[in-house]
Amino acid sequence: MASSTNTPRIVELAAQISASVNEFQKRLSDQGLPSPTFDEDGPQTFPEDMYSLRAQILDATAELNEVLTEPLMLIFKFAAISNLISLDTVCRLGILDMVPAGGKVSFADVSKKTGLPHAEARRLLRHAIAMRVLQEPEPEMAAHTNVSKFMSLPHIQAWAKFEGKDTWPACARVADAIEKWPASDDITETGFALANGGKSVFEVLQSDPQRAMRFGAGMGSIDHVPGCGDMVVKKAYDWASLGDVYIVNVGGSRGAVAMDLAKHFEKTKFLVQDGPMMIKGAEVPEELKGRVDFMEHELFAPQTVQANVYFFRMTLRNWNDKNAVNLLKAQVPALRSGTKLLIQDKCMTPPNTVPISEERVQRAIDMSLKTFFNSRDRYLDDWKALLAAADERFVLHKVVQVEGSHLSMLEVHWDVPSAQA
Ligand SMILES: C[S@@+](CC[C@H](N)C(=O)[O-])C[C@H]1O[C@@H](n2cnc3c(N)ncnc32)[C@H](O)[C@@H]1O
Repeated sequence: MASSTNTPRIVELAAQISASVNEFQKRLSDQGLPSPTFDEDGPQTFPEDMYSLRAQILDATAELNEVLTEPLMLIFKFAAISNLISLDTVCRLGILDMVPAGGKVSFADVSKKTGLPHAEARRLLRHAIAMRVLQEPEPEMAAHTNVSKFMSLPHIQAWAKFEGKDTWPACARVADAIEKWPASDDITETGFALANGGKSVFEVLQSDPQRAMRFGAGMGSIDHVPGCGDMVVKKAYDWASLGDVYIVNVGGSRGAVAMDLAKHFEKTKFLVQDGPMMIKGAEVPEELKGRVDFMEHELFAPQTVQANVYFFRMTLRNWNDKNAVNLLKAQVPALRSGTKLLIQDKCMTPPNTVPISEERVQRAIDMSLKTFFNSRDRYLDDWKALLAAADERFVLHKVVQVEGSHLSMLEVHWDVPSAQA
């Protein structure tokens, strides 16, 4: 990026960083919040109202770091194939769980407990430590950082295993899949399929419960990606403005989102539809009984339940256009004039319109969709084309994008001339 003044870019960046960091620290101090460190008890999250200031710092520091890195080393940094080795292995071998909270474990103990030769344990630990996963406060002793402490959470360890066992082999075959089927959006023609004997994600999940659980845990980690979690749903749309409504949450999994919304918006009632395996045993807490229900429903089967709103959250992004059109068409039998569809999904931003820290996350997720599903996150024009291809009566009314949310909310109205309604 060129500088607009005669000041060299790196000097300009350093000044920006200094000013923004001072402002950041002042706002933390004003709120009585701790300054970020990698200490075991260092902060793992930051206040939402500091999102854009933090993004400025992340972008400026990344640019300074990367412009000072030689091209080959920058390419190596982004290729980073080796990073997953230690991230995956420390989880698989239970090493993170061997580190006591507030204490330390010796490399010798890790070697004994894992059965690894001392030099192997040391290599693994120091590789992870170089990524701030654990620290070495004194020679050959490992202690937690705030990063390794977060990574110790069972579902984050499960994600690391999913990355190692499922994502990595699939990613390694994506370029092969692109060479073989350059124009394909078929779910059986993916990097994942090439790495799994030609089977699609869904075929593998249906035939292998252990992998289905691992996959679920991997996908669950998305809730921890800033701006992606369940918790942003209630802020992502003016749910209260809907009033007294019945909402069908199509592909609503085990109802976590519907239940959270029902708790906060007392006039709403939800029906969560999903496949039988997903909703089996799902429970509704006493206080929400009668306001949240479950129903087995095949995504592509004609919709049989009439409601005021049909809510799709992160459901369409897993499907190519042909299937996504069929999914939308399947709702038509239940739609009446004025019915709304709320589609909470990614609306891709054009390049350089959001902080690069955010852009990198969205482009990485989009690449995962390619790897597993041969689908993609859609730009606004793609969404409009998809709705038009499904039925011209789907009218995009507005797109709500709240700051800090990775997902947008597309409000679509079923618009029929009154004679046909
Ligand atoms: C990415 S998840 C969506 C998560 C959920 N909407 C949320 O907000 O957390 C996609 C959902 O679609 C469901 N699904 C996929 N294929 C389906 C099918 N053929 N019939 C019914 N549900 C299906 C999955 O079980 C899963 O719960």
